[in-house]
Amino acid sequence: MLTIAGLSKRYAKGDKALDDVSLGVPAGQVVGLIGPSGAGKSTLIRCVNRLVEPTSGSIRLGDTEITRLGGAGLRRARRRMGMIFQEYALVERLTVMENVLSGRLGYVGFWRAFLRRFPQADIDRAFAVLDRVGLLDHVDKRADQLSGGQRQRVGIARALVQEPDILLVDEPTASLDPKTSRQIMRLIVEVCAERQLAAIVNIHDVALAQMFVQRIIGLRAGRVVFDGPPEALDTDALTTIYGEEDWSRTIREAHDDAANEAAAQETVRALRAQTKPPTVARAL
Ligand SMILES: Nc1ncnc2c1ncn2[C@@H]1O[C@H](COP(=O)(O)OP(=O)(O)OP(=O)(O)O)[C@@H](O)[C@H]1O
Repeated sequence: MLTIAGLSKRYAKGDKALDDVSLGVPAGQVVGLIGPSGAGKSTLIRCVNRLVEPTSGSIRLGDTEITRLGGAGLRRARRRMGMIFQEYALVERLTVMENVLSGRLGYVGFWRAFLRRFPQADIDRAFAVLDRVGLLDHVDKRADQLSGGQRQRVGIARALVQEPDILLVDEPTASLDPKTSRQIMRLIVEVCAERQLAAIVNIHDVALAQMFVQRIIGLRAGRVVFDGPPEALDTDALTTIYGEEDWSRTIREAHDDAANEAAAQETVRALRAQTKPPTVARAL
């Protein structure tokens, strides 16, 4: 469970990027974070793992107050947070297996990692997650020989091999075509349900978010202006988040797309049945 309370961030010379953000993400829930450019989505995700230092507020992961940690404590806490990036952040000349094993670096000592002597248990873990993301046939390929979708699967496997409590996902599909984007979102939602992982997914594509996530949080100018299930994200709510624009076409397109995506909808329905939807639906 991630609990954020009264989180604010003011960059040295900038405006407030986050303004009194409070939210909780229970285990197994995938939250889609949407909002216009500059709303503070990346800042929020980066505050959780302290890549960006919050100005004030509290971030708790389970019983651990993340904002108070330093040095070894922060490194230990970061093991529990899997990051997935838009540009995958793989080491291109290393193999799929080596990239995935880099997710265990927080657990093994420096020299062991340097000499690439990972414990057998880590190698077994890596095989298991590569099997889950459908890349067992590619373990020895170099990362630069993979397609975009395969690279993102490596990124997901690397995050999973950490055995995290939460996934922090920054624009996972921004570099992918629509079909691959849906496959990647489906995979993220499925693995979170299977492993009871909380996840925050920073996502530009509102239709894609509506199709897959159980809860959507809308940020505008650093404040939470919407927090509810995808069904509650109507034209008014979208206007509140993005400003005065005609969002009806966007919503209709999302529904048309969903109609063609029977498999995706089935997955989402099954996951919703497993996971209690958020009870609060508010368009502020
Ligand atoms: N390192 C920084 N120094 C100063 N200001 C920053 C820095 N990073 C972000 N900002 C500012 O903080 C605000 C929020 O930025 P952030 O990148 O979190 O938004 P975002 O919602 O992720 O935007 P986008 O969708 O365009 O990536 C913006 O006004 C931005 O200019």
